[in-house]
Amino acid sequence: MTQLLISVTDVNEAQIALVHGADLIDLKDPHQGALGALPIQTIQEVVDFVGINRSHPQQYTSATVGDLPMQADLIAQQVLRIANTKVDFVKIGFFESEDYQSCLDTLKHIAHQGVKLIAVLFAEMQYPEHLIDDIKAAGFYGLMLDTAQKNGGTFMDYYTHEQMCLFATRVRSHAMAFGLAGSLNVQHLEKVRAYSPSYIGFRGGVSMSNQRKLNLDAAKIKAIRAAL
Ligand SMILES: O=C[C@H](O)COP(=O)(O)O
Repeated sequence: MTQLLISVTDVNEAQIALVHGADLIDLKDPHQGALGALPIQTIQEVVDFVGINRSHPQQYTSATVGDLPMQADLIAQQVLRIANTKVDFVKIGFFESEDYQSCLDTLKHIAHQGVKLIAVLFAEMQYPEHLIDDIKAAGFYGLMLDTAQKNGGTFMDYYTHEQMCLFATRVRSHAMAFGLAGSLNVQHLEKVRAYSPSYIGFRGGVSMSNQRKLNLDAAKIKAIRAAL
């Protein structure tokens, strides 16, 4: 079954997401960008809260490192700080860069220590042909396709159906968890599920007035959960 990721900003929102059946409680500050990082203390509070209050063992947490440039030391330092909270997955945005390999070489060591890393690629950006293979080779647990601009456009505005099928097949052929997100709402579900993602992520589409910086709207999460 396709899992449901809901991005939350604090314990109150984590509780709403848990109660309405989110499988992945994703920690993110929408005020700080596409993958805005929350303060470590907030991440810790939510990780502890989910640990105690999850209704089944398959409810997990993830947290983002923030919208960081592809600088190996900077990203590695932030990944380790976040991993210390015992969050289940650490999400790293792959912003455009001439050199992804130095980051991947550094992150490989962290992945080998048992930290589960998720690479977030952005639909608006162009990547080298072999990047997905390189991410797998660096030991990443998963890969997700999201959007950077958060202007209502989805990956379907940037990828043709054929390109998406190829992308999805490539990620799945590496047995990585495959996530899709980016200004999605309940009306996109049927099309998005055609690519067989492991999970689908939402923030704006489950927020008041569909504004990702506003509070979560429980009724919208419920509708998506029911549809999934
Ligand atoms: O990880 C998922 C994102 O938080 C999705 O955010 P969005 O639905 O506002 O694009």
